[in-house]
Amino acid sequence: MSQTFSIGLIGARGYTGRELLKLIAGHPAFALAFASSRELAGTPVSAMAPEITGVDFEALSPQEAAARRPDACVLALPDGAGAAFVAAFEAAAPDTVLVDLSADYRFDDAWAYGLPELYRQREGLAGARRIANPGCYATAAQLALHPVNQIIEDYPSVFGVSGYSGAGTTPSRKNDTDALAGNLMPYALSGHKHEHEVTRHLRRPIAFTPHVHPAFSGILVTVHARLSQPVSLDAVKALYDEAYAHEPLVQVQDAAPELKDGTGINGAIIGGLTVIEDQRRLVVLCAEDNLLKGAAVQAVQNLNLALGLDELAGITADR
Ligand SMILES: NC(=O)C1=CN([C@@H]2O[C@H](COP(=O)(O)OP(=O)(O)OC[C@H]3O[C@@H](n4cnc5c(N)ncnc54)[C@H](OP(=O)(O)O)[C@@H]3O)[C@@H](O)[C@H]2O)C=CC1
Ligand SMILES: CC(=O)N[C@@H](CCC(=O)OP(=O)(O)O)C(=O)O
Repeated sequence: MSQTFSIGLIGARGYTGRELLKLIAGHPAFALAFASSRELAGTPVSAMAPEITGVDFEALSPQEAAARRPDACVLALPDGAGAAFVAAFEAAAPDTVLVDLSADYRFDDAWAYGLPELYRQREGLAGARRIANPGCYATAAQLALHPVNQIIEDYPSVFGVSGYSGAGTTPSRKNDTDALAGNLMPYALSGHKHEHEVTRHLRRPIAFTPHVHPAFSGILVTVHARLSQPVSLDAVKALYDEAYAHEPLVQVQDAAPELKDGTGINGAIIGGLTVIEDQRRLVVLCAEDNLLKGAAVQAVQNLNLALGLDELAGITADR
C-alpha cells in the first residue's frame, strides 16, 4: 500500500494557507495533520476546504505543533512569525520537513531554496528537511531571467504587478479594495525584499519595482535587459525552449502573456520575447498566480521532492 504523509499547516486562515488546504485535500499521498489559526480556532476546516471533513482549526503554540510530529509542516506566516515554530520543531521533531513561505530563510544557506525548475535545485530538495519557499514576484522574475542570465549585462529592470492578495489578510492600503479600485499602486520603488532575493540567487543585481493592481490575484512581470552582445530572437527563444521544454509548470509562448492568463493556473507563462536595438536589448514577460506558483503550488512541489514523491503529485499541469 502506498504511504500517506501527515502534513501540518500553521497560518491556515491566510490567503496562501487556504490554497494549501485545497491542495492538501486533493493530494493523493497527503493527510492534513492539523490546521492552525488563532482566529478560526474551533471552527471546522470544511468551511474553508469542503473536501476536508472532521478537522477543526486549532490555535497551536509552537510547542504543541511540534509535539504532533507530522511528517511535514508548512509555515504560512508573516515574516518574523515562524522562528518560534522552527525552534520548537528543531527541539522536539527535527526530522519533520519544514517549508517556510516567508522571506525569513531565503537568505540562509542552511535552508534549501525551493524553486525546483532552476539552479539544479531538485537534487538539493530531495530529502531536504528545511526549505525556504521563494517569493511570488521573485519566482516570476527568476523564471523570466534565468535562461538569459549568462548573456545579459547591467541591471535588468523588472516591472511587477500583483493582485492585492499578495499583501495578505492584515488590512493595509495595499489590500484596501476601495483605494485600489481603478488604480495601480506603486510601492517599494527600490530595495524590495524580492529585489534582494533575485539578486542573491541570480548572482546579479536587478532593479525591481512592484505595484498592486485591483484584482484579487495574479502577477505579471515585464523584464527589460541589455544583452552583452548582439543575439538574434531565434537564439534567445532557443534558450527559453531549452530551459523549459521539459518543465510541465512553465509554458513558453510567442505572445506576451496578460495578467489574467496567469491567474488561477498552477504554473507560469513566459512570452512576449522581443529583441530590439541592434539585437542588444531584450524584453520578456512572465505571468503566474501569486498564491499558486508564487506560493502554495511551489510549496507542494517542494514537499513532494523532500518526501520522495513525484514532484507534481497533487498538482495538475496547466497544459
Ligand atoms: N500572499 C501571497 O501572494 C504570498 C505570500 N507569501 C508569504 O507567505 C506568508 C503568508 O502569506 P499570506 O497567506 O498572504 O498571509 P496572511 O496575512 O493572509 O495570513 C497569515 C496567517 O498567519 C497567521 N498568523 C499571523 N501572525 C501570526 C503569529 N504571530 N503566530 C501565528 N500565526 C500567525 C494568521 O492567522 P491567525 O491570525 O488566525 O492565526 C494567518 O493564518 C507570508 O510570509 C507571505 O509573505 C509568499 C508568496 C506569495
Ligand atoms: C502585493 C504586496 O503587497 N505584496 C507584498 C508581499 C509579497 C509577498 O507575498 O511576499 P513574499 O512572497 O516575499 O512572501 C510585498 O511585496 O511587500
